[in-house]
Amino acid sequence: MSEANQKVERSQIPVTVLTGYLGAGKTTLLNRILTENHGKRYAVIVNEFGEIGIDNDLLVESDEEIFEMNNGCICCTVRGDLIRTVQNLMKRRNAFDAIIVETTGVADPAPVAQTFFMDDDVRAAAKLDAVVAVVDARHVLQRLADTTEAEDQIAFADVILLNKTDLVSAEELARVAARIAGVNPYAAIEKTERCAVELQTVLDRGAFDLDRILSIDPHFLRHGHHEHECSAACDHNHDHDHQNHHHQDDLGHDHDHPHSVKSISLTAGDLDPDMFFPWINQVTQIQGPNILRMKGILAFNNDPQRYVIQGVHMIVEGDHQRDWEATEDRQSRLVFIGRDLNWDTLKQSFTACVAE
Ligand SMILES: Nc1nc2c(ncn2[C@@H]2O[C@H](COP(=O)(O)OP(=O)(O)OP(=O)(O)O)[C@@H](O)[C@H]2O)c(=O)[nH]1
Repeated sequence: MSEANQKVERSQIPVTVLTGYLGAGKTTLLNRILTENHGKRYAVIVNEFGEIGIDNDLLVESDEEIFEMNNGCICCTVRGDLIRTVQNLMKRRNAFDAIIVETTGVADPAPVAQTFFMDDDVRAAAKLDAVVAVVDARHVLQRLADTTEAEDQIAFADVILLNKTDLVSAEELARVAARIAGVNPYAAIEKTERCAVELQTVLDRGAFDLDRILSIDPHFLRHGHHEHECSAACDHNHDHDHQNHHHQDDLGHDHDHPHSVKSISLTAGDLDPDMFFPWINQVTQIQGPNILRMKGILAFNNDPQRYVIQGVHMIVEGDHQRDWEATEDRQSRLVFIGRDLNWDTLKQSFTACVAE
């Protein structure tokens, strides 16, 4: 490599793309990265699927800079957003050492990765370091059977965290690991609980291998020709079929997305915990198979603290997070992402949990 080329490489900021299906553990990994004492400064770009912005609240408070892109679907529009965000970051190139992009759980990582090759300014300034996929050991076989995204995410990854090892037996873990290696024999697979991993396993790897990606996606470098499903959120002219997508309103109450995955956002004031907990237990037990993801920030009456609740299918966990600040609205927000969820029924039964 010539000296000039080496210089360009050194000045390019490394970018880690974090992918993984809904609820696999991406935020858990990100929180580890943001809290660990590694002496590096990261700019973090997060992209949400639900509409009422909960993910940002689930990130630990840190000195890192977090940029939120709230356009729901990763597709062409996101690429534009991502380019603009990265270009803006580059104006303050010396303020951080690396960039991490967390994609939404239903995203195909290819368009995000493509961004770092397609746009000349971005390509000159940033270099894709690795695509890291977090995989939920408990649910991934189901996801491989009923979606294409989970497989794309695994196929595309340079590093795979096979997470939630605590939720499966040793035999099941071995079976899942073998299945993943079948989809992607090239990625390094790390088995983790709550994404506990040496950070050098996922960051600054220099692992992204363009040749391998071109072998699984020959169109990867062809601008605008990657096959992906556009959503109704796309604001450009194209010929894709939008028949299966509809957006009911701008309030984020009922949004269809490709592959019939829909997000439902519910909001209220203070809730009565004696009503809420039996209700959420019942909803997740009965509708669990269809609930890919559930997360919320809740205000309970007479409780000074924010309560965070999260779930994947029937597995639900919750905890107090911190005090509500005097300047904050005590608002309860709950998002369900799943299939065949009925907004009216959920809304009605949720409203019944509002404190008198
Ligand atoms: N039992 C168990 N739970 C885990 C593990 N890792 C993460 N979780 C829990 O799984 C849920 C989802 O984790 P997140 O890190 O928010 O997942 P995510 O991929 O960011 O989710 P989305 O961004 O909504 O797609 C949370 O309730 C986590 O506490 C693990 O290893 N074991």
